[in-house]
Amino acid sequence: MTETTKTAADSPDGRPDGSGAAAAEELRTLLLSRIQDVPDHPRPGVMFKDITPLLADAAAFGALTEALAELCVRHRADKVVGLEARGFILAAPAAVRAGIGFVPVRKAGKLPGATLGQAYELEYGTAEIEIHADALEPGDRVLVIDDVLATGGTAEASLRLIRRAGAQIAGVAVLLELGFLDGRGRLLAALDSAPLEALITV
Ligand SMILES: O=P(O)(O)OC[C@H]1O[C@H](OP(=O)(O)OP(=O)(O)O)[C@H](O)[C@@H]1O
Ligand SMILES: Nc1ncnc2[nH]cnc12
Repeated sequence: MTETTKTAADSPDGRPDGSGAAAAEELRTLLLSRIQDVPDHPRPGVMFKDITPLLADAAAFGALTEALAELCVRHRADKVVGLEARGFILAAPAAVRAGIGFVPVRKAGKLPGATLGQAYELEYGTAEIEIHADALEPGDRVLVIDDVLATGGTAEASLRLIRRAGAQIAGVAVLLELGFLDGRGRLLAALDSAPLEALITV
């Protein structure tokens, strides 16, 4: 009789029992069920994806935090950058769970120290974001976490800031990617072969 031991490396989905795909689909279904469509917010024609029901559900929020923390580990991040404001809510607990530091990227004018700034366009307006100039160190591997990837403008601006701050991009992770806006396409060059992870794509 031959005894065998399966490790995560034996399975294409990273789990010894091959249950990863089913678990990912279960997570996706749970998360999607807690995101509410709000038509015409904040402008006519925009279908707003409201994550507040998800945040109010401890099991769903906990599962999301675990999934994002796993991505921190998988992509060997040593810092998490969260994007104001909804990105903060997802990124901060994931960083704590992964045992790494959290760095905020804020809307312009909010951070008290010396900053680097980047202007960008949103699905419904324009904005500028900033990071503390000394928040990251050369060699830091940074995972950017946000709730929604729409046009990709916010994430692209954050990647520019992180590189200007001297750090490396470990990847970008979002809860929800709006595929029809092709933020992924816009981000391609800025990612420079770093991964873009979306837990859900619609
Ligand atoms: O891919 P994009 O087209 O850039 O859009 C995505 C961004 O838009 C939303 O932020 P918003 O600026 O509305 O702010 P909030 O998180 O403060 O609500 C969302 O949280 C993302 O950060
Ligand atoms: N449609 C949308 N829903 C929620 N957040 C967004 N950020 C940009 N577009 C969005």
